[in-house]
Amino acid sequence: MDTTRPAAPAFAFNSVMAIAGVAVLAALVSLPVWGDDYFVVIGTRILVYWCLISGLNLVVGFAGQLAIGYVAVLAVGGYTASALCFHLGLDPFLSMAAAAALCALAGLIVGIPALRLRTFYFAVATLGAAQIVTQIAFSWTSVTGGGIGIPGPMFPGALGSVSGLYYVCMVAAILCTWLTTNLAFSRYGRELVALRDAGVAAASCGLSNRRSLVPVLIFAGALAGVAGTLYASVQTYITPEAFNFDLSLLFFVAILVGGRGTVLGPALATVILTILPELSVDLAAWSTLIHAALLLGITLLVPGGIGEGLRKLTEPPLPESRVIRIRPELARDHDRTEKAPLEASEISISFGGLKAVDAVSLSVVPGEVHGLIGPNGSGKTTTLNVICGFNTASEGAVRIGSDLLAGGVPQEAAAKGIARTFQTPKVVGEATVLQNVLIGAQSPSTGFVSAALGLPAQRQDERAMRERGMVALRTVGLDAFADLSCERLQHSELRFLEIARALMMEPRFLLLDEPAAGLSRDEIERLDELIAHLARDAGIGVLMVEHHADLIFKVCDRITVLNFGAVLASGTADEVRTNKEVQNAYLGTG
Ligand SMILES: Nc1ncnc2c1ncn2[C@@H]1O[C@H](COP(=O)(O)OP(=O)(O)OP(=O)(O)O)[C@@H](O)[C@H]1O
Repeated sequence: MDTTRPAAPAFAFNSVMAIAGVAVLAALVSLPVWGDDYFVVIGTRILVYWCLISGLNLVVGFAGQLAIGYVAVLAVGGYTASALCFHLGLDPFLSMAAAAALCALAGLIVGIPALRLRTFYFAVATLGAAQIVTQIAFSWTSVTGGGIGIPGPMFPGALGSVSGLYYVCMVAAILCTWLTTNLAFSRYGRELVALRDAGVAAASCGLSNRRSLVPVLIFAGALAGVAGTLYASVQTYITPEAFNFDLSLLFFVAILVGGRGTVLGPALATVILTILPELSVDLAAWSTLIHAALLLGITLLVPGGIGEGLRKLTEPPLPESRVIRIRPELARDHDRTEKAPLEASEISISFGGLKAVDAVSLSVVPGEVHGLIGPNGSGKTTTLNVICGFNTASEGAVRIGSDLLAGGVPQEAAAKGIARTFQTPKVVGEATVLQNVLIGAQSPSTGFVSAALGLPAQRQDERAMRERGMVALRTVGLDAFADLSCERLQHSELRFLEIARALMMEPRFLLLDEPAAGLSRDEIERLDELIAHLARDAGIGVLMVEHHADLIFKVCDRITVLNFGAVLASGTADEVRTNKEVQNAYLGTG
């Protein structure tokens, strides 16, 4: 790590934040002592809303899914717990557990369209869900009491008093915060943000919404069930009107104003948005307008919300030297005893009437560098896309040894050891350099529950991944940038970062799409050294699309030349360089 970096501003800021945090916590714990019932009720409402928002934050803030009608899940939780208490006389805590379980399912049902629908279509689907739940609440009178309503759960003894309920909600909110913070800072938080901001790169690392988002949808639903129970209890009596669109908007706006991908920002925004309408009766009547104005103001002033502003305050300064000093000897030689080549056989693909790739065959051997060159539009990137599952070949096959790749599934290619970089670097701008590299970490040994509970195995797993991430960064010479957000990196640094991310996958094959584009002469020399080492010493099979002829002829063991989608020539560097057709069609030396 860079030891020259002055850490004082971030430290001072963190100290101030820690002191402020303790002060706020002390004030909250003692609120029933120094505040009257009115304040305590507002405090209780903030805590209840936060129970829901903390979970929803993972879906909206981290995963970027516009779940605007999430009040639907709150209503399911509220009615479930109330009905169980009122009709069956069940204990409120047991009712809360049942509501959480049912809402986990409801959260999944409301959220599952996100796997197929994008942005506004998904938002409308969640609004539809809210409408359906409201209609059911009105119509299923025997259970919900219809428009007349139903009493909320009553907690026993002192817990049922105003201050007792406040403390119940506080314990629930602390638990929700702990669980969601654990998840936010685990691989799940990273993966959701990667899928949101760099979906293609995330897919190339083997990530999918199905694997990362589905457990989070279930989790957020369960927290909404807890919030629904407490909300019904605070309301003492619930009717369908209690679960109105304004409430849904508050949840959603709190996350946007708080800032995507943070926990503290939405927590502060929840407090502000709940308190603001309470400052006067006039303001209460204008609550929707206040939410809209706040959203507009924050979007214009700090587009990333409160959390973004806080993040920028703690960013370390840029290292003084930005020279990339690679240490290729650090690239670990993983167990690459498997020497089977990666082979594309007669692959073809057309876009409309254009045959972009026409019966192309090539073979990438572990320990060698294979160059793929040709004029613009000759089908190089498309060939790469077919090999790593982003495009499906209409004819032909891709194999590793005798293992046939299904095609069209980048996650499968990643699982089989194929990593790649992109013609235009694809990274998560607001995540740190190290976090970006960790997106490539494969097969974590710990699962969702372990991540949520922050179990020792999960923490150990995380530590080990970070250490590996730092080694990958040292390998490509970016370790001094580890804690900087990616958006502060230069283009050339992003190219090396993509290689570090690919190395995190411990790949058998590395597909590089124009890795030297935009690099200086010095940087190209380092890239050359790095690629040569990765192939010859670390045993990786490299397939490189490149236009820099010097680099190609220096580093490649074999070269395939494409023209109009078909193979024009193939052979060693010398064979290709002296091939008349290649000279005429591409090199311009004929
Ligand atoms: N998704 C797509 N839809 C339609 N046409 C496409 C698509 N992808 C690629 N093409 C077309 O296929 C042809 C080959 O494109 P490709 O990007 O593979 O070429 P390339 O050799 O990598 O070019 P360059 O060197 O400029 O990157 C081009 O004519 C391109 O316009």
